[in-house]
Amino acid sequence: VRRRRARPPYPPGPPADPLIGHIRIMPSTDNAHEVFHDWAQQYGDVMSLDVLGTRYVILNSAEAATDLLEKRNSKYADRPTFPMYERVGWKDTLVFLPYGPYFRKQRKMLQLPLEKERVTDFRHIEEQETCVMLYNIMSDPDNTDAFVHRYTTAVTMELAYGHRVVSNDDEYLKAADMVIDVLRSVTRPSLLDVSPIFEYLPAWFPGAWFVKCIKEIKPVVLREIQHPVSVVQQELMAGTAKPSFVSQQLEDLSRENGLSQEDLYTVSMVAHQIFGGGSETGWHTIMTFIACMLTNPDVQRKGEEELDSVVGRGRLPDFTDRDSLPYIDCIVKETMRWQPVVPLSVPHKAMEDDEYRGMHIPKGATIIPNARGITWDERHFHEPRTYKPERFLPRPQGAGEVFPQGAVFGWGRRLCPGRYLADDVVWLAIARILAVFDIQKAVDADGNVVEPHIEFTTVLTSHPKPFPCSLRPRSEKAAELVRQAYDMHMANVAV
Ligand code: HEM
Repeated sequence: VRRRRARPPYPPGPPADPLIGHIRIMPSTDNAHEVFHDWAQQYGDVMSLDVLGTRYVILNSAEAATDLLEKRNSKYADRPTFPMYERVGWKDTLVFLPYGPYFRKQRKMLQLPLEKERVTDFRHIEEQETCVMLYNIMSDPDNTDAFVHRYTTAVTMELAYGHRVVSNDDEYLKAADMVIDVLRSVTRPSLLDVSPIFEYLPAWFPGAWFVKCIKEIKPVVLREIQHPVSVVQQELMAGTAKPSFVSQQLEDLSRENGLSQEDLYTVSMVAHQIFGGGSETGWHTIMTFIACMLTNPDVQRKGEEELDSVVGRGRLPDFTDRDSLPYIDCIVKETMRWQPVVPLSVPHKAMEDDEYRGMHIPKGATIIPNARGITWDERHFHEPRTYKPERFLPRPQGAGEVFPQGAVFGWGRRLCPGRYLADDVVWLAIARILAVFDIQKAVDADGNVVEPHIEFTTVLTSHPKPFPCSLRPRSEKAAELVRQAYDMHMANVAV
């Protein structure tokens, strides 16, 4: 008699409560990566939790993440549902779309202009906007955080809609702030995670905070998605549209089959993802870099020395210098490794039952790659908690460690389509900030040095909490270069 083979066990995990599973010990987003990393020492690099009937599989090693999300990518290309994000208007944005034809349509539309060879077309935007960022920081260093945010937002807005940000009061910048506020306000557990039926609760019902939130926020989010595209449509009709992702798509679609409402909607969603995917991530990475320079002055000196010897002090570095600046490249990589901007990556979902290392991964399981755990894995990184760009230099100058691309940018069919653009945006900002500024500890009114404590706050993405810091031009020549570059940029805007 053939006996049915018993189903292998789920991946192990900490003890659970009856019925409710692990809900009481599920860590908060701020420290989940640390907790998962600790649990992995006990339960192994593939472990699982059960929260109200949903199985969460946590991947704590690059090997497990690559084996499942990369090598078996057709089984793990889906996303779990994100009830609140979907209800407030982001249902059809690429990052949250379930795997299927509509996902593939959006992905193709976005991926093409962001290919490695094509992102070089946007370098003039990054070169102009870094000049604005440097000038603004020089004029008002206390607002560095806001100016870095302006830089990454301005690049994505120009690329997506051809919109040039020309002031700190810019309408599109304000919209970007609003989107971040919405994201923060809705990123918390809600009854909608248990069942969609709770959407129909009255707003006064205890715990039903989300009902009012959805009603108020959704029209605002949808307006922010659709309005910039309507502007481009009007500009196209008037013949004043600047080259951009949206103008190109609208022209191509109109030429091919005539532009349908559905096309227009899709273009709006994809364009919104350029800003949604690119603005916050770049901003957080550059701010993390500044924090790291503050706490690692030796690295800062080494970076400056490389820039001075290769570029000199008579001009700003640009993309033509990149191949000759290996240490700056290592600083970019180490910043992304030391504090990956998306520390728990974006979850994937198992599309069918699977078996891995004798463990059962059920269809529908939410797969969480612990990106920060992976980039701090002692088996791959010597002293992983130490910020050490040399680790990526080839031997014998460095340790020849390999950049954890998966943990930083994702895996398989959901791998970040904006990674080449991100690399350009972040690299140029880092090279130019290092060339121009001395990043030093702040001094208080009594002349005492203020020791910085670098901490992060995480809402899907990680941003350093405000830290005291002093950014001053390295020399009068550096300040002059920034003023000249800025004046040239402003002259272009006026044309
Ligand atoms: C330092 C900058 C960036 C980092 C660290 C980053 C990281 C990530 C990560 C970890 C994912 C999830 C991948 C996965 O699920 O396996 C992702 C997805 C995504 N990123 Fe990025 N990203 C960055 C910049 C950008 C830029 C510049 C854009 C667009 C212009 C962008 C657009 C997207 C989109 C649309 C997705 C969703 C892809 C999908 O679900 O298929 N990202 N990114």
